[in-house]
Amino acid sequence: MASLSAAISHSPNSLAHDTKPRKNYQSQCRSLRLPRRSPLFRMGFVSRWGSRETTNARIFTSVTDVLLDESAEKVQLPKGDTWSVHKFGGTCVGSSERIKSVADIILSDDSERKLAVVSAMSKVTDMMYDLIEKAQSRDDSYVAALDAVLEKHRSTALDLLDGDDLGSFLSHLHDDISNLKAMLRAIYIAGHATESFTDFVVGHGELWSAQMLSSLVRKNGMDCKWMDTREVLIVNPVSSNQVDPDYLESGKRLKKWYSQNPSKIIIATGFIASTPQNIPTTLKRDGSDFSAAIMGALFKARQVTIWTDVNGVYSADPRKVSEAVILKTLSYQEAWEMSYFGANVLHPRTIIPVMQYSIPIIIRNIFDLSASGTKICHPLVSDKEHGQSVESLVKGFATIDNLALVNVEGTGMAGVPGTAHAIFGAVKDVGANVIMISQASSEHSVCFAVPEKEVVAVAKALTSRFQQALDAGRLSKVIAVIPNCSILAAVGQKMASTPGVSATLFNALAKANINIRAIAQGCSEYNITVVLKREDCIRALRAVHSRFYLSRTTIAMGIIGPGLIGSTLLEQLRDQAAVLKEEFNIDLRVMGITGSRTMLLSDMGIELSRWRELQKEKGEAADLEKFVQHVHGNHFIPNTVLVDCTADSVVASHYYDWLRKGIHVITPNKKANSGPLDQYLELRALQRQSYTHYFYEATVGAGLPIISTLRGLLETGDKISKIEGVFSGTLSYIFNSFIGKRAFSEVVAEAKQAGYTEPDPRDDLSGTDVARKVIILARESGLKLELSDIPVENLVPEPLRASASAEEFMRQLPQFDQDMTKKLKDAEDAGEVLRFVGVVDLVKQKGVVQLRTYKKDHPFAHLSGSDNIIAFTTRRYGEKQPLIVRGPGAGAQVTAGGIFSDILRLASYLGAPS
Ligand SMILES: NC(=O)C1=CN([C@@H]2O[C@H](COP(=O)(O)OP(=O)(O)OC[C@H]3O[C@@H](n4cnc5c(N)ncnc54)[C@H](O)[C@@H]3O)[C@@H](O)[C@H]2O)C=CC1
Ligand SMILES: N[C@@H](CC=O)C(=O)O
Ligand code: NA
Repeated sequence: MASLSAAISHSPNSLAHDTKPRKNYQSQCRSLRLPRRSPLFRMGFVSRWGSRETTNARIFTSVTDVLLDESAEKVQLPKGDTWSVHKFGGTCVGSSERIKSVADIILSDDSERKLAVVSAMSKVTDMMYDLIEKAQSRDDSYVAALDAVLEKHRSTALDLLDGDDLGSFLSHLHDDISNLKAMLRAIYIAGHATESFTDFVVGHGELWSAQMLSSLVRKNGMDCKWMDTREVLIVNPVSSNQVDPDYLESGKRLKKWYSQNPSKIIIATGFIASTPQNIPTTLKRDGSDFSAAIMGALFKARQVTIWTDVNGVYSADPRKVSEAVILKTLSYQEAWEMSYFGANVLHPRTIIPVMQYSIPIIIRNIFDLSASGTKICHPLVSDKEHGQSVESLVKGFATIDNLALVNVEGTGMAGVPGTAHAIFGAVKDVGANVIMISQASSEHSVCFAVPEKEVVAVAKALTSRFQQALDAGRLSKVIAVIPNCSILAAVGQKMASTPGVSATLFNALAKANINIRAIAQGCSEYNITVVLKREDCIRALRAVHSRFYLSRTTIAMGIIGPGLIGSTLLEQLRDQAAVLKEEFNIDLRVMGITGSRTMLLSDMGIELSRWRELQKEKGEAADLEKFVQHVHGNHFIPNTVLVDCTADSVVASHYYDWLRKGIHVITPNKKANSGPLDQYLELRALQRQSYTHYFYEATVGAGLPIISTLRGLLETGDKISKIEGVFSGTLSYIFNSFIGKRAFSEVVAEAKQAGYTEPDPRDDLSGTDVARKVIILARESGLKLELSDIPVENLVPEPLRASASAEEFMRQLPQFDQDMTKKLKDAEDAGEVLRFVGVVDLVKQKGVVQLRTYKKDHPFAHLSGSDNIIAFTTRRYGEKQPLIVRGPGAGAQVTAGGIFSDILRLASYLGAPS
């Protein structure tokens, strides 16, 4: 074989067939005192002394003559489907150990024929560029740097090879290095390296790794040849970072090469190629993948496997979405859409050569051979069948940051041909890249996204281009720039043409409270693009990803106040989580628990069976702001709910802000709804305007369906005249149990012990708790009342109202037992019972809370334990037959159950199946 570039690199193959260097070349070498075979003369460096074209042409013509002799035409390559092509990047051949694994992979592929494309060992390409850089800038250290390159390959070869193979490789390596030394010296003198010079120097990394690997495969007893792809792969440069393969010419050369090197295993150099004039060049960015794809196409291989360090193509950037999954298959179009958006897939260029012949590309992890990777191919027939779920039509999501939207708006645009031309002409003039365009059919505005760094120039160009239209008032809003934007794209073949996909996407964004600035969907049907504010981008990505990939209703929860109710809720969540996930697809994850002193945060969800232990081990100082930021902003789940299980009005004062941020709020805490009226009204108005939910069923009657019953009546048009009831579990228990056998204070202690009371039982005995419930129901029914508008009978003995603490109060209460015993006796004497009731009178528009007496046959007289009873008198449920809800209205289990059912209501609002 007589390839020039192979001769330069002194490969074992090429040496055997080397042509004699031409006389002219030898004499040039002598006159410059360079090694006889110095590639400098072949690379155009001599153009400084003569014409580069002529020198190159002279040298290369002889090679071409040999390559393209007649017989090449007659050679047939073995049948395509017998070939399996592999590509191993720099990290795959980064050390002798890794090169051994690569050899094992090649050997274990049971295809009849195999071609492996290899990159330079990791870091070598950079080392080679650095050599050039150093030599050009006359930095002497290039000599030491070249020694490091030599040493890296020498020691790797010593590890891998022995005998003649080792001797031969090392001798050629030393020759190459001395040639490179001479070239670099010349570059040093000239202070300049041409592009082809650079490409030639840099390409050595691939030559050496291909030679070592092929020797290693041979050492395993297999027939194997290495291929310098510069002899075969012919490309035409189209721009500084792009080349077009010449398939016809490359095919001819491949046949010729193969006729001279028939082998069942070929190790080919990636990245490097030649121009039609046989000048060494490279395939530029992602060159080795491209080499493998071109080789696959030239051989019409049965598949091309790209070995890398990830398990395949992810459904979204796993650094942003920790639950991103590896996609099993992607169509060619989907793969290039994903790669455009920065997903670590293949360069779109790589896909085209193999797509023409329907050759599948498989992306696999060299470090995890058990993972089957991602297969990129034409959509499988089964995928095309009907009945696919909307979810499966979206393959992945990608984002682009640092964009700005430009909006050109005005009346003078509609129906005026040439407006778009003028706009984008101006953009082109400043060399900006338009990433997405959207124009509504009214034609009054065009908006487009450009990289943020280009937007100032774009705006300036547009202003000057449209100055006249602006002055004349034909463009009204002129050029508005919206900075700090990002693009979120959903990719999936056919998704855009399937009803429901975009609705699902936009719904997920709406539910995560994300505002969309612009939308574009090409009729290619592979991609739906939305422009959002940059700060929303990751949350949006997670929202849509989880909508399509996670359970439809994955909810991140933050529990505030793990006291009696909060901790009982955590137990119930622990016991029910698996059933909810399995049967209802509801995935509830407690990402944080905070008390007033300590908080526990988790990135994936707290293990609820040992949250107390974890809190002791990993708890940190409570900080509500940090807590909320963590639960809402710091993870992959789009829906956030904060469950306030405190009785704290400070915590309640944050609801407005949380709802505004799109955080759902669920609470048994009555403080927000019974606090200042204006704040309540603002809170409810905000909640009604947004997709954010605020549920508080447990604030009245604990788990009993009081709020929901009232809502049902109101929303279906019933007219309520009165709501009357025993609203306090504590006071119900007290008056149901205080029947003369035990002292009043003893019964109060029992209620506290049973978990019915407020954290401070005086809130119950004072009637405040009932008043709060009355206010909540009154406001829910439309009355605009303040807590102070409700007259309340206070059962806390006057001297104890100012006691320092709840404990102090409980200690002193027995001193006042007599007062209550007297009230009880008076009632009994009259054949009545004592009941502490609340009333909302919607006719008189007022409320009242008091201790009343009821006849022993009244429904309120037949309560037991912590029963609440609430009677709704309405137009449909008249005075004599009110709608009655009755049952335990306090206690840990029923209250936590009420909160839990609000959480499930939220899940169903978010789309959980019923
Ligand atoms: N006990 C019951 O039967 C019912 C209670 N509720 C309501 O449930 C809520 C909780 O009641 P319990 O669990 O009985 O009270 P609790 O006193 O046992 O628990 C409240 C917890 O909140 C914590 N806390 C207080 N302020 C906090 C703050 N700023 N940040 C973080 N944590 C804070 C406390 O340290 C405590 O752990 C109250 O609002 C109560 O009105 C509602 C219906 C029934
Ligand atoms: N302390 C309250 C608890 C429920 O709101 C009561 O006793 O009803
Ligand atoms: Na309730």
